[in-house]
Amino acid sequence: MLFLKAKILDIDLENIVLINYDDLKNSQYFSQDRVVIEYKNKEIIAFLYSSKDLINSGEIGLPKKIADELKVKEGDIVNVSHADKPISIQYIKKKMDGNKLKKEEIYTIIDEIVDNNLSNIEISAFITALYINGMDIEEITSMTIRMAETGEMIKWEGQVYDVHSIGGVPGNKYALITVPIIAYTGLKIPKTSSRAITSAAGTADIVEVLTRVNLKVEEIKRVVKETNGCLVWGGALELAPADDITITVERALNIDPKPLLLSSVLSKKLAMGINKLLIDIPLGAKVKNMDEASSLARNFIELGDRLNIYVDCAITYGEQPIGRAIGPALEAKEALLALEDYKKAPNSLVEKAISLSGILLEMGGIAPKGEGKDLAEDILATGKAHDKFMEIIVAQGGEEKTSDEIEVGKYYTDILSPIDGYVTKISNEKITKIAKTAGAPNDKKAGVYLNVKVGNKVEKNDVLFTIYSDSKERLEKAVKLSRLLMPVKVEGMLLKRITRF
Ligand SMILES: O=P(O)(O)OC[C@H]1O[C@H](OP(=O)(O)O)[C@H](O)[C@@H]1O
Ligand SMILES: Nc1ccnc(=O)[nH]1
Repeated sequence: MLFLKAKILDIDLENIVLINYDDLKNSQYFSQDRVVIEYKNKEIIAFLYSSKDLINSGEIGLPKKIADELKVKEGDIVNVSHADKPISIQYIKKKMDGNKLKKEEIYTIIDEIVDNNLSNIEISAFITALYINGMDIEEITSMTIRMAETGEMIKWEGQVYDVHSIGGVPGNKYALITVPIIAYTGLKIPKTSSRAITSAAGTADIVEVLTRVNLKVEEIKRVVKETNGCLVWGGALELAPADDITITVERALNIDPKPLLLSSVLSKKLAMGINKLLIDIPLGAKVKNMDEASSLARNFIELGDRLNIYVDCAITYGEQPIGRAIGPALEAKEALLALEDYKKAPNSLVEKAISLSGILLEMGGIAPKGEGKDLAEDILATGKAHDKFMEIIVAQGGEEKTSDEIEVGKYYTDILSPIDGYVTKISNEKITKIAKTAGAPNDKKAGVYLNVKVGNKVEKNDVLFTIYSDSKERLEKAVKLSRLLMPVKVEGMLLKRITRF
């Protein structure tokens, strides 16, 4: 065991500690060993690294997050000892071999993820194993329950509703319109979202352009009490804490395996105490055909039944981006425009938002069957959804803003059509890649604005889309990439000529 003096480091790391290089060499430890850091009966597991200059002999560098969790102050003496190897590794291996995991084994994996006992390498192996070998509904149920139980669980009086998309389609900012429509009618809709997983902007990234999203449970309760709704980030520590940890690894791999997709969504809903949930499954993004979409919908409904959550699913059009804006600020701007004057906003966005709202209003008994969408449109058209959205934004700690006031990247480049013709395809994947290369979602002002949609007629040199970024360098990279990928396909009426020779 080592006894070392704490030096608190202002670095954004959660599971790494540093000791002096010579101290490490003269100890029984090796670089990257898993160690227990103990202070006054509190323990945390971290990985050991060394530094020659940053840390003096006898000291241990603790990132602020670790120091806060252990309640250690600069100069306090902490104990360092070897940590046992996580038990989960054998279960991860079992899943890699294609075997079914027992409930207790899944619980152990989730617990060790939440306790920061697994490195990203090990979590990545687990996610890859799920991607390749999947899980059956029993395994998914256990994983979902444990993901929820390891964080706070909220209870409400009466029924609460929610809507959640499996994501994958660029420009999917519908929730900023749907949530206030539902909240306006008096139904409670405490919406949790994740940040981007595979896309250039998750709902939490978009809402964060306008207000705080990392609310504590008590704040969520207050906001919902005042407004009937909220739009918060599920990763805000207390709710289903394994979710955001696994999402960070999924994002790096750019994959969202089905078992984790199901448990990521439903663990947040279970923790949030949702009774009735609408799942949006865009066709053409994470699911490629109707069979796959229907099978995923059945999985959601069955998992919901096992968790006592009533689930309905909507399979929606997702073959091209929703609306025209892709990237956090651009999407916030477009959603605001739809709330201010829906006739000026892209039809695909408005149509999606009011269709989903309509189903929820029917699920909640606010509208008779077949009349929900018209009621939703009316709430949007008369500005009631706009006012409700502003109430929510302000209650969460933001300020009222108009769409004109939302700033987007100061550098931009127009990408022009090389020929006269028609837009025959816009690739979701390619548009996302370009928006991410421009900096989204971390650079909130980065992204892509589509000037055209599939079916539009264009002339040579018309603007197809504009790429925005707050960095010149990233913009240049995104422009180069877009010339290579050609995400918007323009074709003339003559597609190909085939001759005899
Ligand atoms: O598109 P990608 O990044 O893969 O998936 C993540 C997005 O999908 C869900 O959408 P919503 O909260 O229903 O709007 C998540 O919360 C997140 O915003
Ligand atoms: N994997 C996920 C997809 C969409 N939303 C989520 O919260 N999680």
